[in-house]
This record gives sequence, C-alpha cells and structure tokens, in this order.
Amino acid sequence: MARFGGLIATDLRDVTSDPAALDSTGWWAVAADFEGAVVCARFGDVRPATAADEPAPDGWRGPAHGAWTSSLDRDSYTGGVRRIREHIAAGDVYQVNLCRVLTAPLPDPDRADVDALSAVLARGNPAPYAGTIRLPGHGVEIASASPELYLRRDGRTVASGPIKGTGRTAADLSEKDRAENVMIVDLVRNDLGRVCATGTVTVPALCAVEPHPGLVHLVSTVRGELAERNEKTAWADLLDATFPPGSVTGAPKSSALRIIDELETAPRGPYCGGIGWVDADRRTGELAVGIRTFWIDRTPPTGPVLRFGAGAGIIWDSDPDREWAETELKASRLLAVASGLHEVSGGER
Ligand SMILES: C=C(O[C@@H]1C=C(C(=O)O)C=C[C@H]1O)C(=O)O
Repeated sequence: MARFGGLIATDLRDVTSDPAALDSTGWWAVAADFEGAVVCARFGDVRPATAADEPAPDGWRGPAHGAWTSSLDRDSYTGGVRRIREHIAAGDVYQVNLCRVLTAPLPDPDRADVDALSAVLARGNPAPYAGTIRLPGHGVEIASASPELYLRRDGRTVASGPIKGTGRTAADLSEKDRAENVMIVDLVRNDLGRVCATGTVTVPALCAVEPHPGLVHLVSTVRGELAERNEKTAWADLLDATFPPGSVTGAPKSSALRIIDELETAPRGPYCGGIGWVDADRRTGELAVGIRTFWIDRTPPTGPVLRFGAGAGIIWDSDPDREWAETELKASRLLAVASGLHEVSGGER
C-alpha cells in the first residue's frame, strides 16, 4: 500500500525498476534510492483515505530513545566538514551535503508497520510532502515526513523546491544560509534547463522563510516548461537530468558526489532519494526529497532495523560543530516522535 496527499493506494498491480513506466498509464508510487535503485509500483485502487483507513494505533513501537547509533559520530562528522573545506579551498567544489545515517533495532517485529509510523509522524511532525510506501516483498518500507519538493509535474509544467538554510528560528538564518541556497538554485535551474524549453526556467521564489515543526528553512522554487521532445518520456528524462536532487548533493554535483563517496560510510538508501507518486493518466506527480524519512531494513544478518538520515550543506563558511548541531536539530524531534516520546502540545508548531 501507499499513501500520499490524503490518498490511499491499494491493490498492487505491477512493480518495475524502469522509470519509463511512469509515462505509461495508471497511478504509481515511486521510491528512488539516493544510489539510483528505483521501485515504481502501480496500484489499482486509489481513493481519498477515510477514518476507516487509519492504521491500527498499536501497529507501531519505535526504538528506545538511546538505541540509535550513527554511521558517522561527532568526530568523524566534524572531520568530514574540515575535509570538505579543504576540497573547497583546493577549488574542487563549492558545497557538499554531508550526511549520516542513524540506525536502531526495532524492539517488536509485530509492531513494525511503517503506515502506523506515518500516522504517528502526521500527529507529531506534520509535513507537506509526507507519505508512506509499504511493499515489504520488494524491500520498500518507508515513512516520510519530508518538507522538501524534489519534482512536481503538471502536464508540461515542472517545479522543484530546493531547501537550503536551517535554523531554530528565522533569526538564526544568515547570509551564509542564503549563499548555500542560491548555489543550489543555480544548480537546479541548470538541471531543469536540460529538459525544459529554452527560456522557460524561472525562479518564482528565492529564499522564502518556511516554518516547519521545530525549525525554519529557506525554500526556493524553480519552475519550467518541459521541452516538446521530453513530453512523452517526461519522468525518465526528468530523473536523468536531475537525480540525485541538488540540495542533498552539492555543487558542482559530480564533484560533490565524489566527495560524498569519499567521506560517508553508509549508503543513504531512500534518504535523500525521491519519494512520491505519479499519475501517468493525468500527467501529474509529486516526488519529495527523501529527507526526514524513516525506513525499515530487514536485510539479514541483523533483525529488522529502523534507519533515518540527517545531513547539512557544507560551504567554506561552515563551522564543523555548528553543522553537527544542525544534523542533531533535524533528527532530534523526529527520533523522539518515532520513539513515542514527543508530546504534541497546543502552541507548538
Ligand atoms: C540533508 C538534509 O537536509 C538538506 C540540507 C539542508 C540545509 O543544509 O539547510 C536543508 C534541507 C535539505 O535539503 C537533512 O535534513 O537531512
């Protein structure tokens, strides 16, 4: 099953790794790993979810708060930030998004339903691009609370909403955050320019301040009109031109990817990939950047584990300790919500 934007999708019909399917017919859930593996799943029954579709409230039991381990600990992460600054000084790159993957064992395999986790997240950390994909037979069990639009398509019109710049409050945001954002907007314009008609790529919003639960972000919007030659193969061409999303790689993208490969020690998986839905009949769709996203990994030899990623954009002005703190800020509330520790209080966003 899958859920996105108030819809629930059941009656699984087809599963394929070929994104060309997204330009055929039917309604598809899409999960693309940062490393490039794509699962597209076509569902036969897609309708607005009602109260009767709520997952069983006891379907989720999260890891204990102290059970999480990080692929990069504080020393390795801050060491990575210093190494990226050396690469910037050497002229290799302008910005790199350095991430870590957190892992915790799931305490009760019978209460490990990502749909029930999504319901918990919807209460404790509502997000504009939240969604669930639960296809255990295909290795996909994702509950996302993503605040970030990777790609939206409506006919020929495509848009992306790169986020860069994070603070506890708007007063924390500085020129450094704007600089990070503008670099990535340049990259996204260039990526979309590869599939859009000449002269159609615009930036209708640059560095808008958006509040999200527990933090604020700077969000830009980049929009364009698909070139005629790309219309029939829109999704395959869009993914080809823009994946992985610029906001979670860095600029220039190819150098940033090389440095990520050098410094990160765990695959990102669905984290930082593309997660969402495509309605091939209506030529619409919406994929989130897979941040603020949990996924279950049942690959042996360990028992089922829950994973979650957190990262930050590193530029020349970055301070290693502050970047580590940013990853903590991004993770702490969501980990607490998934552990059942976060009380939703009236006045809090
Ligand atoms: C990588 C993450 O965040 C990315 C980096 C951001 C930043 O540097 O401000 C903001 C949103 C994301 O594109 C994450 O949240 O894990």
